[in-house]
Amino acid sequence: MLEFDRVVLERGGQRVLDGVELRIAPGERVGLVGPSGTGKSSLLKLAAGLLAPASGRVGNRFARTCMAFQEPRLLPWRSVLDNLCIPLHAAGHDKAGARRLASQWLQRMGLAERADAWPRQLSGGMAQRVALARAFATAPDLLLLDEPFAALDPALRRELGALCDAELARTGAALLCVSHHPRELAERVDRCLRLEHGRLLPCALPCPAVPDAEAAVIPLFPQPAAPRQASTP
Ligand SMILES: Nc1ncnc2c1ncn2[C@@H]1O[C@H](COP(=O)(O)OP(=O)(O)OP(=O)(O)O)[C@@H](O)[C@H]1O
Repeated sequence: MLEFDRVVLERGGQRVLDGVELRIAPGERVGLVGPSGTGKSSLLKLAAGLLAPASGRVGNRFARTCMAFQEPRLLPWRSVLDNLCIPLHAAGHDKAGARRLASQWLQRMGLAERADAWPRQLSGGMAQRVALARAFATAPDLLLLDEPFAALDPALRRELGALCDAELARTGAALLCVSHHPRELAERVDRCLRLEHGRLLPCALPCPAVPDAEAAVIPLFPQPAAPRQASTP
């Protein structure tokens, strides 16, 4: 279980989260939307233990929490294979076991031939695939996804999205996923939350039949209510 109790977070002198309440149970898949700069990434970093709240409590009783960021964040001085092996060593795998598992994941991502490459030799999409492989390889029971498909072309987005869904179905891991694509999110999560003015609110998932452009506009950037027209007889 992941629990936020009245969590307040301040960054750069601003109050970003203002009494956030959140519960995520094992196996639950939750989407997180909201305008740019409202604190979605910060909320994920709190869940991952990378930030600490100013007040309130973040309790994370999942055994293995993994986060994939908007950008790949690979170690530039280590090979692609080593970038996968390092967290596997930290998770208790021996050297041979870590290399075997890392190689299997690179194969699954279509990157087996890039195992000895340096991260700078990869395209942006390849680097993001390595970052996702790194997140999945440690078999997380809570996966935190911060728009990891944002920089990818649509075909690769779909391919990696499908791989992600298959892996979640296989492992039963819980998910907290930030996305600016509500329709894709609707296909991936059980429920959705919207971060606004420092608080989390339930948010309706868009109907899959709504075209992408409309679905993207409606839940993410709601317009203020139009002034009421005087009724005519
Ligand atoms: N390292 C930092 N130091 C100071 N302030 C920061 C830092 N990182 C983020 N902030 C501020 O915290 C607020 C929330 O940022 P955050 O990145 O969590 O928002 P977000 O909703 O994820 O945005 P986006 O959708 O654009 O990624 C913003 O006002 C941002 O300027």
